[in-house]
Amino acid sequence: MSSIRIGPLGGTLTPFLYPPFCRTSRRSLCKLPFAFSRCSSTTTRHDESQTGPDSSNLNPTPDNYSLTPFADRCILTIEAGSGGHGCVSFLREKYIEEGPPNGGDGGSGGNVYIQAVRGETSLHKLARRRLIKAGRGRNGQGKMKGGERGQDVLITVPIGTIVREIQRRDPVADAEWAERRAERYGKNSAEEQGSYRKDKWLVFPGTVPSELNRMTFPELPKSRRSHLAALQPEAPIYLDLDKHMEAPMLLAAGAMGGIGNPHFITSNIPRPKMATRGDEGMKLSLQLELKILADLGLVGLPNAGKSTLTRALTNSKARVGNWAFTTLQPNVGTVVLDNHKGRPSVMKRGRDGILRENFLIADVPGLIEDAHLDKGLGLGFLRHVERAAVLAFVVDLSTGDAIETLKLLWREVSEYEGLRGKELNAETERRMVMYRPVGGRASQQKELEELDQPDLTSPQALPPLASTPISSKPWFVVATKADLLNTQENYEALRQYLDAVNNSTQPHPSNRENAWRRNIQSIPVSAIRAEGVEVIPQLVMNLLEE
Ligand SMILES: Nc1nc2c(ncn2[C@@H]2O[C@H](COP(=O)(O)OP(=O)(O)OP(=O)(O)O)[C@@H](O)[C@H]2O)c(=O)[nH]1
Ligand SMILES: [Mg+2]
Repeated sequence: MSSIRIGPLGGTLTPFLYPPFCRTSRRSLCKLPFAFSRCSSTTTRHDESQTGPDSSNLNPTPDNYSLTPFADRCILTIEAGSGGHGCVSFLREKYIEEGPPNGGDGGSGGNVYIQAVRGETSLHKLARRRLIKAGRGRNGQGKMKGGERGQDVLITVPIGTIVREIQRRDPVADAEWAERRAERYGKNSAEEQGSYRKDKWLVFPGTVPSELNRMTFPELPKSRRSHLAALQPEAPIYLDLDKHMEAPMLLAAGAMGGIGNPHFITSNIPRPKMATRGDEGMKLSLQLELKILADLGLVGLPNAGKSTLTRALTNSKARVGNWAFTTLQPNVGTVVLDNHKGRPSVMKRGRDGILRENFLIADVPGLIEDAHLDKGLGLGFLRHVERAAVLAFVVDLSTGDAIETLKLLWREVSEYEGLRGKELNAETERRMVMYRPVGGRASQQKELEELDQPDLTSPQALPPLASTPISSKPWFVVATKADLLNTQENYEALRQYLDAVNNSTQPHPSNRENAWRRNIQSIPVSAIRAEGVEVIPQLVMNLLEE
């Protein structure tokens, strides 16, 4: 036994799992920095006399789990509110035969806001709604009463949501485009001053067509944008909402309302009988994608024991079953770093400089070989792991060679990373194309494109798409099912392999240069008995500081 080297973690763990490995007495464990009384409300200590698994929480029946509705992608159409129409009205009072115009302006449409908040965990509610519309502005009224503003809508999304624009229809941009075209090529007959356009003008109720033909209309007022529009994100929208937002962010500003008839008074026409209609609201198709921002992501083959480990560390009710693909959607658990004595036993500054009292674990469906070719379920869910700060490779010691399993997992993760790199390049190229309003005659389109040319070269550099390579994230191995017979050699081989990787005598399992290899730990645990798992929170907190 003296030939077996006990690592800093091994010393604390092996006594319950592999008694002959280590002769460290239980009493001395308490002095070690990793000794925990309890790491979460659900982690239960077991009497050494107790050998059977805890069947209540960590070895539940397959129907003992809670499943919350979950969606991590959705396509959403949002519509800013249209403006209310202006009003055509005249003062009516006793002894005033022909009162002056007093029609109010229409109210502007409601805005659409977005906010990433704590507490939201899924996009399923938005996925069901599909279309979200802000309220329309109310029409103006007589006595110079302006219309009420339309109701705003707020879309709340989970932290970690990425918002991408797929399509937009911006009536004001289209109108501006038409104005620019008119400046260059002259107006077409419909836009000439003096003609009636049903889509733009409102006339006094009861105006008969013959009267309408005789009426001269003033020049159509230039299209206006609400001053809030300046706060809209630049097109095409790409937002990475990776932090809790104290205030909502404007996505689409409501359209402006039409203007009332007093605006059209001229010396020739003292009582104008027209007002303008409100503008139509902007429409945006957005793709929302949730990448759970957990601190620890679990990567493992199906049936490795990831969900049991999550249960052992957190209060989550992840489904556990002795078959592959028990977990079909990600589970997020919170590890509470509290020893229930009023003071957290682990409290460290996280990456964002905030003192941490808990951290999040993402348990995702298992990966299988060739997952990067979209086999199994795992690939679609790897993006949740991709953004985790620390990775835990969960390896089942009781089935197969643990080293081979670890290499296979890394192979799949690296392949996924390669695919992601290509996707990001395509994304950057896509973002170079600026939005241009649709419409206009095809023959003029090309020349107008030239007109637009200066806009194409954006003066500001595009913000880089942030993505830390998975291989440069800190990681460790959780060797599970260490309570089963004949797992000892497998674990020992794994530990020696990781030592060799640490010393650079073995290549990193990802085969990537600059991969993270600073003291990679392997932790033997029996998640089903909650043994050995208590060192994981401290280790994760240490790695989070890296
Ligand atoms: N003996 C023993 N069995 C375990 C341990 N951890 C998990 N198991 C069992 O292994 C089986 C699979 O566990 P899960 O936690 O569902 O595995 P998973 O990795 O989440 O599986 P998928 O969700 O299918 O990817 C269950 O029958 C567990 O009871 C352990 O430490 N010791
Ligand atoms: Mg599972």
